[in-house]
Amino acid sequence: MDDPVLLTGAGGAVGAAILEGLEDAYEWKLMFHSPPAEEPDHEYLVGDVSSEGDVAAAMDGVSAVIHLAGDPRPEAPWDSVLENNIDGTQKMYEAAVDEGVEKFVFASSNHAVGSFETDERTPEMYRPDDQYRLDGTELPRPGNLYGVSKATGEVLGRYYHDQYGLSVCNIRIGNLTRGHPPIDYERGQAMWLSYRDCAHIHDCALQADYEYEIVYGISDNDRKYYSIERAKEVLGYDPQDNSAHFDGEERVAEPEP
Ligand SMILES: NC(=O)C1=CN([C@@H]2O[C@H](COP(=O)(O)OP(=O)(O)OC[C@H]3O[C@@H](n4cnc5c(N)ncnc54)[C@H](O)[C@@H]3O)[C@@H](O)[C@H]2O)C=CC1
Ligand SMILES: O=C1O[C@H](COP(=O)(O)O)[C@@H](O)[C@H](O)[C@H]1O
Repeated sequence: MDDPVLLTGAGGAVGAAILEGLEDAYEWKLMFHSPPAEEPDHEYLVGDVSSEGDVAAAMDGVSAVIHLAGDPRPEAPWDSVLENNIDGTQKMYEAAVDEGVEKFVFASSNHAVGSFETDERTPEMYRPDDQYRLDGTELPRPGNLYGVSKATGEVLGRYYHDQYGLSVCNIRIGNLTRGHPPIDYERGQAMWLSYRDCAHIHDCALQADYEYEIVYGISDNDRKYYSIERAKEVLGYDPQDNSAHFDGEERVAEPEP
């Protein structure tokens, strides 16, 4: 990929994981919401994804997009997800079409399908011996308005793929934490995404050929209720981490070679 890749939400946690892993792999164009504390080593701009002008400036000259910017709070109120997540994502897609962008990677979420975690299925579905799996072919079942906004982002991608031909990959990100999986949180351990696997799955989404995809972005955890088979098959995702290899903050086992 010769042209720059636009990374929105570059100042956030997922942005940090991607940049730490892929700093030198791409020519990045970074979009921040507020001026970064340190001068980045890459081209950047400050703007809001709900501003048409800011989004057009961000999109100028890029051929691929990783769109992370938005309100990430599961408890975010409607006004915020409507503006930052839904309207912002629609403006991003519209500008991507105008620019002739080929590939659009969207940060979707486990919360787009949170209502599959029913009282009958939990906590068993979070445990290693449970076989229940979501695989990305199921309809969204959000458990909050934030999840509704992520499901809407996926549907916007469907529309822009079908009508304008963009390649779209929706990554339903699990729970990204640095260094080790969440502690005393079975659900979080089941959907843990390590920093290096986060960078790797986004690299795969920039490199692979596909039409429209919904995949789960989690590490290869023994506990899991999201299948990573589609990500492996279509994107070539080969995760290195597993929350079962940790005892609290301590790594107690190495990945198999
Ligand atoms: N961290 C996680 O475990 C997960 C994250 N996600 C999604 O990944 C994306 C990134 O999440 P995080 O890095 O964790 O959040 P974060 O809050 O650390 O980063 C989000 C960034 O987006 C920026 N932003 C927010 N509204 C904006 C707007 N209107 N215009 C421009 N920039 C704006 C913020 O300033 C922030 O730097 C979000 O879309 C989130 O919903 C999804 C599932 C799990
Ligand atoms: O989509 C997201 O999911 C993660 C994990 O969800 P949680 O309910 O286990 O906290 C969350 O931490 C992140 O903020 C959110 O954007």
